[in-house]
Amino acid sequence: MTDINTDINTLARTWSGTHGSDTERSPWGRLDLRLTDTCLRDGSHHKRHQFTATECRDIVAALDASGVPVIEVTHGDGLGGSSFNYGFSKTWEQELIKIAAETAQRAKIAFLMLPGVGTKDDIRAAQDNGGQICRIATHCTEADTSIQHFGLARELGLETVGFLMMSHTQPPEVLAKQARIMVDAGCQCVYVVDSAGALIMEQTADRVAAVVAEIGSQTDVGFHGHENLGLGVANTVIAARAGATQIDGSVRRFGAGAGNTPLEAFVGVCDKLGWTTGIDFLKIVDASEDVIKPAMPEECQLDRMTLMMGYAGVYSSFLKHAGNAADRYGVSGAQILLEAGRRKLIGGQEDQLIDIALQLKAEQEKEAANS
Ligand SMILES: C[C@H](O)CC(=O)C(=O)O
Ligand SMILES: [Mn+2]
Repeated sequence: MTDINTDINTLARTWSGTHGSDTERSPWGRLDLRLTDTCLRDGSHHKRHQFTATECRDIVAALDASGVPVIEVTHGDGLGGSSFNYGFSKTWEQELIKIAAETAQRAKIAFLMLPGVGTKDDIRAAQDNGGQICRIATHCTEADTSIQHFGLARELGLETVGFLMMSHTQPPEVLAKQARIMVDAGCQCVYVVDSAGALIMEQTADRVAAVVAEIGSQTDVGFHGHENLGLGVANTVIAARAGATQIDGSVRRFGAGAGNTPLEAFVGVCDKLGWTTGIDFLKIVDASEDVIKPAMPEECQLDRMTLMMGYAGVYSSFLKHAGNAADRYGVSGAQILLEAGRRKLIGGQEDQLIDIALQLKAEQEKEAANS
């Protein structure tokens, strides 16, 4: 594991080797970061995919006016996610993308797609509706499933980003190889994605540094954090120090599980560190109170369920599904999540949460019968 203090020079050398000779961009001096707000995509999980057209328009206008350079808009599970399995959208995601693109004056609109959930036609439609950045997400050992989608996105002239989800489950060298597959397929920035909010500081740095060492001379590296162990901002700072130049967050943590790295807090931290984001801290804080808060069904909580997700390493988007199964079968949601972590479930295996709930219910009934 990287020792952050002793490895500073190595990281700094990697940085200057891959990002030119501008010493001002040293990770230990000034950094220039590109931030993406994902509350209109990751927040869709928390909102049970019920964004209205007005909420989308208001949120994009406020983020854009604050200087957020990239705004991600899609169903929580990406293009095509509106379904019985993942939950139906209130407003069709292509309409939300169109509204976002029409509203933003400066920000680029990004959209997410998971191979197998969305299709190539969904990517074409998202571009027709004004989406400019195509983000393809795969489980962190399945980058090969993204190859044809990166090919298409580049052919269409879209900017491309790759998401290696559940990055805590694999060691740095595996992630680096997977990142290489994405880059060879046409990906222009690979994100280390802490889908479960399970990475702890140095584990984040190790993973980002390994991906930077593998692909940093050709492309950017990004980091996407979740708050399930309360480490979103800390992990993101350390990811930036390890060479991540593209950073995700959601204003007010509006995202799956305990939410994402709070974008406004991270902007404030960057200001204090002398790092450039192009985002106005006072405006984004106002946007958080005046626009984002009213659109949230409730604040994202660091509670028994979400803590369990970080602790057991569970995909943050399982939160509502586990809660539903717990209510339906009268069992503990936290126990469902612990077992989901033990089974190492990944995105797409939401149905197994019901299986776990049924198993817990059977155990409960057996215990009651024996007592
Ligand atoms: C589809 C997931 O919600 C993508 C994501 O944001 C993550 O893995 O985290
Ligand atoms: Mn996420």
